[in-house]
Amino acid sequence: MLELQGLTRRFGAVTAVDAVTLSVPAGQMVGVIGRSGAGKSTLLRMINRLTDPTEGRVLQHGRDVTALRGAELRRWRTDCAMIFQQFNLVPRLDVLTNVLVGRLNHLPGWRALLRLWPEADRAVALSALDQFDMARLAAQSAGSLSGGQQQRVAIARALVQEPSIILADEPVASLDPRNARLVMDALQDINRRYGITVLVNIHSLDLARAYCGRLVGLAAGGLVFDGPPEALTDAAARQLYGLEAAEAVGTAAPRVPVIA
Ligand SMILES: Nc1ncnc2c1ncn2[C@@H]1O[C@H](COP(=O)(O)OP(=O)(O)OP(=O)(O)O)[C@@H](O)[C@H]1O
Repeated sequence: MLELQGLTRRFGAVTAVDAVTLSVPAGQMVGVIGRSGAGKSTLLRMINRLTDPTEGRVLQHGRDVTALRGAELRRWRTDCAMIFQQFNLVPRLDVLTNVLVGRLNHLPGWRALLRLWPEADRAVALSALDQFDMARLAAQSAGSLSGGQQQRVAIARALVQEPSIILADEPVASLDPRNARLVMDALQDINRRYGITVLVNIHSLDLARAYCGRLVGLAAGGLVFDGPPEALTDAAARQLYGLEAAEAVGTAAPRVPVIA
């Protein structure tokens, strides 16, 4: 169980996340929705500790992860893998090596330093790629792949970390609708197959409704909706999205279309 207790983050006068309290049982797939600037990224980054909260705590199975430092913090970051809108791969490296980066924390220091990957790790990485029908691209440079393919490599990299939670921050915002669905399929697949908890920030309400059993809505940093997709009426969605409603509601179109 992941618990957020009164989680708050201020940037100067701006309260990006405002006293959010939330419990997420292991194995849920949760869509975090809300207009641009609502605080979705800051919320996810606080869970992973890329951003520290101003107030409040994050607990995983009752353990306060807000206070972790050093090796324990690194272990926590391995346990809750992050996926970003811009994939964060190393474009000049081949796909397999990019996935193997996800195994770094499982390697003894000297092997990690020399990037001496054991055969077993290579097999794990290849099998993760194969799961998303990407094994044939293992030797290609990551930068030569389409956006949708790169995001699935990033998901494979997250998977080989063996996390219990995946935090995906707008993973499909740069993708065309077909690739957006492939990436959401991949997230759903690892959620169902391995019981990995997935929290995904997602602008498109259509995709959030289609893939997430639970939606959490933020507005001005505060939690304003928490329930199954059926409970989110169109009127409530319009209220949540304000002026962006036409873009977010009733269309799965991405904000920045990219030709894959
Ligand atoms: N590092 C920062 N410094 C100052 N202000 C920040 C910082 N990060 C976020 N903010 C502010 O906090 C608020 C919430 O931002 P956040 O990126 O979390 O929202 P979001 O819902 O993820 O938006 P988007 O969908 O556009 O990414 C915004 O007003 C933003 O300008």
